[in-house]
Amino acid sequence: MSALTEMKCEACQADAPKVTDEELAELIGMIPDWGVEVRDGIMQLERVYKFKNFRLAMAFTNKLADLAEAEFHHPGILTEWGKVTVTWWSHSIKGLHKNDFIMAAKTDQLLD
Ligand SMILES: C[C@H](O)[C@H](O)[C@H]1CNC2=NC(N)=NC(=O)C2=N1
Repeated sequence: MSALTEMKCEACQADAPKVTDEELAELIGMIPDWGVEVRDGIMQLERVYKFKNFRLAMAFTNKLADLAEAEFHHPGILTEWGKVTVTWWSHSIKGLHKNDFIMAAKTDQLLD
């Protein structure tokens, strides 16, 4: 159980600060299975989860949907046969907030 999984997302205001380079370096180290992507200038966290079939991929997707609704912070999700790609970023600030790292850590916990 990492420190991130014990945290709650804060309401993400449009003027909330993006993570600094130093914060990014520290936080990404806490979620070693996640990578950083930049799309249309927006920094995002991304991980691909593998499953035995589509039904298991969909079951994980539904658990993730429940988590997102509980925290009111939502990911990008691509669900395919045997694979779910999860992408976290904060729409309101067009970048990465600490919320995204909390949600990435909580996403990993869904596998437990
Ligand atoms: C209207 C706005 O989309 C909502 O306030 C919430 C919903 N879920 C969200 N999810 C993410 N990832 N970023 C947001 O900025 C966000 N905002």
